Amino acid sequence: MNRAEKAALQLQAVAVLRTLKETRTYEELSTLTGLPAGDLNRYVNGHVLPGADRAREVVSEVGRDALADELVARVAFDDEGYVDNSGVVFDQSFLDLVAPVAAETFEFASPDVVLTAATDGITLGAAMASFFDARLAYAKKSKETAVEEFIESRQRLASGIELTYYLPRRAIEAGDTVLVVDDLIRSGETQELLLDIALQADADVGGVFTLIAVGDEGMRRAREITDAPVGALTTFE
Ligand SMILES: O=P(O)(O)OC[C@H]1O[C@H](OP(=O)(O)OP(=O)(O)O)[C@H](O)[C@@H]1O
Repeated sequence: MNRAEKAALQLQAVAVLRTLKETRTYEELSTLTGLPAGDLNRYVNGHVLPGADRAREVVSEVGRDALADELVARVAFDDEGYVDNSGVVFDQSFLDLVAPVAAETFEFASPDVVLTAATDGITLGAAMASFFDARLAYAKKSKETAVEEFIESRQRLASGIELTYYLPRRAIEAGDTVLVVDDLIRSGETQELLLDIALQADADVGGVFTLIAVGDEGMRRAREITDAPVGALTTFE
């Protein structure tokens, strides 16, 4: 880890601690993290930065559990099992915290491009792309006007409806490493289409990440297509 990466990790840990502190006392934060309350106070107030090992622990362990809990609290299911996750995908600051936690938790290859599906994947995609200093690409269900060449991926869904995603061809170059992300994986149909787009572009898949997996069908489907790490921040049954 070079000095800039270390500094970035330390600042991410401080961002996680500040978010956790919003709803907790220092004593409670100390119990949650196992770190002395006095140290936490100095980190949160910006007087001292946590060391690299402590920072990594905060981001990957404490951060992961805390963000997963926060995610559960912000997601609502209706009577038919559909998910309202607007409390998450509309909150860019929250997603900016998720990105380093996801990167620390799963061994994704560092991407050139973060690929997602419009619409709800875009804010998470932007957070992940910003974290990795990568480009963002999002496939849409319609063709962008004035773009001449697209990669298309089409699939007949279990419901019988055909779904097609289009990505401007220039968004991914052959040989790029692509991290596929989305807010939600349920059936895995969307991920399958995104992974197909990455393959058509002759890109290497560096991982698949979702905030929420509903059941395991979609995650299993993604794992059948790629050997890269496939991870979810939270899984609902
Ligand atoms: O695993 P799957 O069964 O494919 O479901 C997951 C997809 O469903 C939602 O998108 P949706 O198609 O509702 O489009 P939206 O983002 O525009 O709401 C979600 O954002 C994922 O992209």
